[in-house]
Amino acid sequence: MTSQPAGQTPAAIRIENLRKSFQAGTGSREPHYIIKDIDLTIKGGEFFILLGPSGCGKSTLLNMIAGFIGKTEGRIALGDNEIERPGSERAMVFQQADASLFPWLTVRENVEFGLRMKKVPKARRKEVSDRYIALVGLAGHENKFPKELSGGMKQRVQLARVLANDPAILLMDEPFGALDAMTRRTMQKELIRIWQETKKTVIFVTHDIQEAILLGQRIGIMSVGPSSRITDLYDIPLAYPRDLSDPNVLDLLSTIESHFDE
Ligand SMILES: Nc1ncnc2c1ncn2[C@@H]1O[C@H](COP(=O)(O)OP(=O)(O)OP(=O)(O)O)[C@@H](O)[C@H]1O
Repeated sequence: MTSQPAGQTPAAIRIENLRKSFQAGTGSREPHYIIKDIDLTIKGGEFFILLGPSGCGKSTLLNMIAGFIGKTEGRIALGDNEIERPGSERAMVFQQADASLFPWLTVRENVEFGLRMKKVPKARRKEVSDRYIALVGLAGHENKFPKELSGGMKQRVQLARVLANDPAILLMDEPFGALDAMTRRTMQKELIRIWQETKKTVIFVTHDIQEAILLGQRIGIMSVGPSSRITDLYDIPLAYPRDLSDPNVLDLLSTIESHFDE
């Protein structure tokens, strides 16, 4: 599978009867499912949020979509192709940028890393890295090393590096979870801007209800594990940028919060 031609909407991701157990299926006892019976279609170009309490299986589901780990039963497909391994059309953004950046490479070299692996010529690499470094607001910092950057700046480098490879689908696992509140808000706004500009599918994991409502077109709520499922889907038909003082946002916040009080 390759990324979709420029300008086209990515294919939908269809998840059917998905189950995941980390135990080997031995004996006659029912396996201990972390995730059980997830059915979900994420439209191409959608900004979809997976929201749920700690330990319910959000990262496990995202890792299966990434193809990093296998499923136990069921199907995950991108368009007509079943997902069975990682692919260049899907890219993961992790919570800890440190783990994904090369400390011995500059900002520009980190952003260009995937392009260099693909043997993209130097002039084209510079063009692409210039674009994404500017898009994430890091122009002027190209020659710095990760140790010279703040946590928020490192997270931007991670995002620019992923975007430079032009995946159709961004899988984001609590990417702003380690940032202070102000940086987090800035990054949320920039992510919406980038998503609107690039038309990628975004699947964004969080356990923060406010973040979910500020960012998502649709929110899938996962139940407490084990045997976690997606119990509710909320459409968020509000324009961007969203504001926590908007009465519509506050209404949704209390609806979704009450869901977790039950
Ligand atoms: N490799 C593994 N082997 C065994 N159990 C695992 C493995 N990976 C995850 N689990 C278990 O699966 C469950 C779901 O974990 P997961 O990390 O997917 O949850 P999460 O919703 O992303 O949590 P958090 O919000 O705290 O990151 C947890 O009980 C976890 O202990």
